[in-house]
Amino acid sequence: MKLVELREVVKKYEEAVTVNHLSLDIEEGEIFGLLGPNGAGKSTTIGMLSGLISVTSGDIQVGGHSIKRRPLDVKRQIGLVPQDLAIYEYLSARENVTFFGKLYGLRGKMLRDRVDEALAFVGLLDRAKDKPSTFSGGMKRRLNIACAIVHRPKLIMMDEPTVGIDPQSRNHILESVRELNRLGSTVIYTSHYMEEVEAICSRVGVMDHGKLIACGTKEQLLRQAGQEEKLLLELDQESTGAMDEIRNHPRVKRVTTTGERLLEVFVKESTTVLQDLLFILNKHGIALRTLTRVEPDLESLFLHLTGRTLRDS
Ligand SMILES: Nc1ncnc2c1ncn2[C@@H]1O[C@H](COP(=O)(O)OP(=O)(O)OP(=O)(O)O)[C@@H](O)[C@H]1O
Repeated sequence: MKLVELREVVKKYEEAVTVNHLSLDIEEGEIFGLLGPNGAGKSTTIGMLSGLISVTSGDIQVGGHSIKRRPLDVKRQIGLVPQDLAIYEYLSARENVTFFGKLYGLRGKMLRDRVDEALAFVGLLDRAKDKPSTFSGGMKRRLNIACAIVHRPKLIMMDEPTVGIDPQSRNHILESVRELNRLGSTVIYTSHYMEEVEAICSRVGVMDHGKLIACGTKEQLLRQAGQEEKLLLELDQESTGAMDEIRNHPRVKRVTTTGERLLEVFVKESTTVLQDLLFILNKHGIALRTLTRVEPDLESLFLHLTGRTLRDS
């Protein structure tokens, strides 16, 4: 069953189009990853989905309710973990989560139970009395998550929740996303770390310049990338002659150099090309120091679609 429907959603700031005719369905029970470089429009999309940013045109429905006509019915179903921390430094961890629980109408024993449940879920029950000012960045993020899930929302949206935190908290957050999903929540997770999205998401939408440029399971997306594999070649010396010959090989799609003697060769089927590459190098008197074959991933898909990498775009 569809939980989220975006239809031709546009967000404009003055004349700048930040989200450009975005249409997307998200099924109940999915962990949906929104992947894209900085400025792609991910946060704006999350902001519109949570009712914090107005939609210029088009519509968004969550659980059958339109964000334009029934904003409160939409907001009730949503838990948002924003990119910037939304916690109060002068309140204890428990008081923070209690505050958000009350906002969602929880009271009395139900409120107390849910607050403990949320704090236990993020591994902060033993620090419930402490103020966030004594927490690490990762612990603050986890508290932010507790605040977002205290009312057991159907849809949890996390906007780059692992940026700038320690690996232990990062793993804890990724595991908690899986666990929330197992417990029945649908999750939308934005990131520009493709490894995270690959690891936890059942489906991925790739955004660039406000547009959804690809959408599907990881396998479907990689098929779109044309199964491009990458061979990393470390040579014992430079040679433009050999480079030109490699570039002109019919199965070589492109070659980039990442160092004086380091080549990245993008090929269609590495097994059939490898012999030829070795032959070319041999002919030019060049020895191969190391060879690594890199399986296609979402990074290569993004490069394939935009000609840029996720991080430097
Ligand atoms: N309030 C605003 N006024 C004008 N332009 C804005 C506003 N908010 C965002 N933008 C612009 O919209 C574009 C998309 O921003 P958005 O934050 O949605 O991208 P993002 O994919 O989430 O990137 P990041 O990973 O950096 O958060 C950017 O070019 C940004 O400068």
